[in-house]
Amino acid sequence: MARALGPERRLLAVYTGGTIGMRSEHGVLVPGSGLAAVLRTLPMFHDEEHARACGLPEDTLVLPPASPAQRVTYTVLECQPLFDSSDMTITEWVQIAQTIERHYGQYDGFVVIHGTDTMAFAASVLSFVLENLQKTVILTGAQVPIHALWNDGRENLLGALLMASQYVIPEVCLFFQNQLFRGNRVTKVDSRRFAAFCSPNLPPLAVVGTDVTINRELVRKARGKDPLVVHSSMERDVGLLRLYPGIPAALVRAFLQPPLKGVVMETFGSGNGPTKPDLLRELQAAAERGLVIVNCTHCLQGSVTSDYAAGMAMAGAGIVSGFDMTSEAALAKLSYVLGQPGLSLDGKKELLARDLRGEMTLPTGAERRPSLSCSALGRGIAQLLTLSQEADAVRDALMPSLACAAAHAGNLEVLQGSDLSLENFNGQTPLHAAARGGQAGVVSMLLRGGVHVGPRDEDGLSPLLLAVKGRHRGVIELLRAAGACLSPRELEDVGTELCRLASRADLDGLQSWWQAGADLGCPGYDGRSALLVAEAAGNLEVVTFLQKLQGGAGAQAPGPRKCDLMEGPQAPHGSDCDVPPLPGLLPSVSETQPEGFVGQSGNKISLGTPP
Ligand SMILES: NC(=O)C[C@H](N)C(=O)O
Repeated sequence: MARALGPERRLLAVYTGGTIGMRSEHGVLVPGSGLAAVLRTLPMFHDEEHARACGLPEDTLVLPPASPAQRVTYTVLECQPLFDSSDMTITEWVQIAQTIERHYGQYDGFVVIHGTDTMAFAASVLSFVLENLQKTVILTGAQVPIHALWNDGRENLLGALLMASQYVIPEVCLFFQNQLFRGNRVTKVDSRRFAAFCSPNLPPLAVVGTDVTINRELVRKARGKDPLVVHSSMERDVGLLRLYPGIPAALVRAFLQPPLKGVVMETFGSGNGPTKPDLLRELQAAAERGLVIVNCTHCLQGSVTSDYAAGMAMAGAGIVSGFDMTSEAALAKLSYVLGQPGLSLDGKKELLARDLRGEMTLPTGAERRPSLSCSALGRGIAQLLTLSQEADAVRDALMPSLACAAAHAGNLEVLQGSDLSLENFNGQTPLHAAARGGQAGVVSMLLRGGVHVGPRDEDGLSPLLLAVKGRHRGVIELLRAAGACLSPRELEDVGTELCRLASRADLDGLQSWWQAGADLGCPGYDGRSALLVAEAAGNLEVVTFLQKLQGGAGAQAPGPRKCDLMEGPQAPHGSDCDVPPLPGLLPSVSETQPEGFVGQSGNKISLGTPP
């Protein structure tokens, strides 16, 4: 996961329908067109003055500034027809994925505006259809239409737009009520409350409050530079069967008939089901015919285990464990796996047993166990898959550290072609490493490449602070010119540090703090200023320097610059200052129109099978 790159972010919002844009007709809610026109009238969604001043195309909306140096523009593509999400199917979701694919190069992130009723299914399907995502895709919607006075649509949509524009979270996510969830982990749990979704077996990827808290260790890493793949061949003949006490074997038999190719079976507790022989016989017969059955618990929380004989009976009947997957995710995964061409039955079961998109938590050690293989070939495939998974994991784990090492050593060559915003194990980016190493050439290259100027590592430290500590004046200058500022946390004990430097006659150290924007008049822990300490110690050079500052430019640093230090959605680039970015960092607003656009109110794409 990395912070946003560059000062202008472009988003595509695909509006599919749902309550968020609904209107009341004859006393019931129906999908409503013209969402972009509604957003255009809401100042929180569109800055008309800026749009005019920049000559933005008619179909492009622009958010008010998130930070002075950054603008988020977005285009709303309206689907035709618009749906109550109860009518959405795999066909429409694949079309949404294909729309994202068509516009993938033109936008930095994607928001899918969708009805809430089947949003968990939609997010699950999209997570499997879209492979190798390098950009953020967020689904959102509302419980109450956006034009109602009291509604959740504005907050949800604005949150989704901001998250998609400010953070690279290369997954299909769902944003609702200030929480960003992994899309294939959610389920709708409330039809009325604004907190409509929960992610029972995985904490949110991010929570938005005064600050945005990203759960870094949960966010999946993009797999190198592999291109986006859209898997359109999803199997439609899959089903969902919820067991209940006393369910007749005849009913189960009727349900499992062709053309059904796969079924998610919701069982009791930790994956248990009735052990009646006639029922087990039906399941076993279906499994032997080649029907793939995945066992998911109907409990909201917890996993399928092998704790009970009643659960083992299911496994014995050839049923694959879905561990802690939601039924929505299991159904989507089944559709994806069965849609993959050329896989044997064992191959399909092997794939189902793997965690493909972060959709399930495997019990410790299970990743290494080719548990379902029934033949030597099956075992071989399982081992190969495990090996390639491990190689990917090793590569993913090492890449950020290697990029940081190269940046620290000033190795521009190695950095070419790497992802320059990767974070290593403690959240440091190549910009941190280059600043710490005093590599002005690398810092300049990274900034021109558009990396975020003020990323914070796990300890809240910025590249600017590391440059100050190393007294790398050239680097400090570059970072300041690009808008970097020290945060209040970084400046917390600066007075004491300044006094320490003054007592040691460390002029270089003092000048570095000054250049970085620190107030050299800040008192130390005992209330004395650096100037008093230097005078007492007889460090004349330091005294002259500090007196000059006091008398002339002031103890405050050169030209600083009002800092916007909020780390929240209003200013997700917490350290950006009210200064222009490096020349060349702010591209002019693009005039490119996505293919198929027909003007502002006519941004349409067709969804579903034409009537
Ligand atoms: N809140 C909603 O969006 C519910 C609506 N029926 C839908 O799913 O389209």
